[in-house]
Amino acid sequence: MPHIRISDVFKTYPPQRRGGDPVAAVEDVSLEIERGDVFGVIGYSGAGKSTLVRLINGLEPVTSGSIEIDGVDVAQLPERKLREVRQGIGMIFQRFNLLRSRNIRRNVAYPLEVAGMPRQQRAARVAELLDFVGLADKADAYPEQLSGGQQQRVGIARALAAEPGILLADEATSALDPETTDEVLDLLARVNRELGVTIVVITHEMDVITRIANKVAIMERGRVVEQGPTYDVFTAPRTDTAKRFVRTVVRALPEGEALAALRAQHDGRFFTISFTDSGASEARVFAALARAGVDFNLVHGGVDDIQGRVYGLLTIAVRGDEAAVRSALAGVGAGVTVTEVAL
Ligand SMILES: Nc1ncnc2c1ncn2[C@@H]1O[C@H](COP(=O)(O)OP(=O)(O)OP(=O)(O)O)[C@@H](O)[C@H]1O
Repeated sequence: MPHIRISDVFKTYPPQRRGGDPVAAVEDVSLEIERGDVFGVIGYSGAGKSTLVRLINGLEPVTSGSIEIDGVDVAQLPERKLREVRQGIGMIFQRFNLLRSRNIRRNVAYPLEVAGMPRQQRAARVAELLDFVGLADKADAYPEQLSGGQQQRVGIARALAAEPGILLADEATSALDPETTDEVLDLLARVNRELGVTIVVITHEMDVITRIANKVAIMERGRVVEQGPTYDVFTAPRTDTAKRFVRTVVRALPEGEALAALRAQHDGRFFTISFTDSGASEARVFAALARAGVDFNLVHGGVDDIQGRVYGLLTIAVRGDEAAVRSALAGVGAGVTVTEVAL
């Protein structure tokens, strides 16, 4: 049974102005999130990601369809039961949402106070949580004395206080610089690995997805337009939106003026060679071309690491024909594709 099953979900808001159209924020979305997944949902602003989060944690009801957590349809639950389900879902936010007037220890303790945990037990749990996120020495500090990355780690400690099975991260690294983004993503990966928490990561940054999500769904105008294991979606994007996101992280072929500049520098026809980790590597591709006597220059590209797996995208200029390139690469391994770059 999936940990979270989203089936045929629609969410429509009433028209924003008199005589306007209703807003279809989420349309016909179905997703299965397994226990232990780090499931990424990526899309541009307005795609419906935050709405989906509010539906998953039961903050808003679906218009139609169902959301099941551990096989239980949350829409059918009475308020008291729904509150229990919500307690099993931790949440972190782009702006951290810490209480400024409370020190770090009391921020992390807050949900435990609300849940009525006795003081001593609470203190022990908070100490354990701060230790886990590496901020034991900041217990008495106030949020404004901490860096953004540290504040988000406090947010994570607070979200984990009630030992949730699910953590929803809504643009959790969008307000952070690259270095602190790393620190927060590393911590989320540990939360998943060491505590077995299922994580749903909402983002508009492909880099976040390739770093920690094992599966991804791409949303556009309320709909999921592509989904699957991150590596598969990444190495073989089908929709324009997916291709655009992939292009933000791989060293894909430049277009327009950059491409024209490369053509001016290099003779011959341009081919893009892509390969997955099923046997091929940059060295094997180059060796095969050289062995076959293909006269080539690498003009662009490189190899990317997606969750520890290799994906290569190389553009070469060749003096010779396409048949020679293809036959040279025929024996290199499965998953090698050769495409001529359109003029
Ligand atoms: N409470 C609401 N009432 C009316 N319309 C809403 C409401 N919440 C969201 N919408 C609309 O639903 C659509 C999806 O919004 P949503 O915030 O879910 O997208 P998003 O992908 O999270 O984008 P962002 O990252 O900008 O928040 C948008 O057109 C938005 O204007």
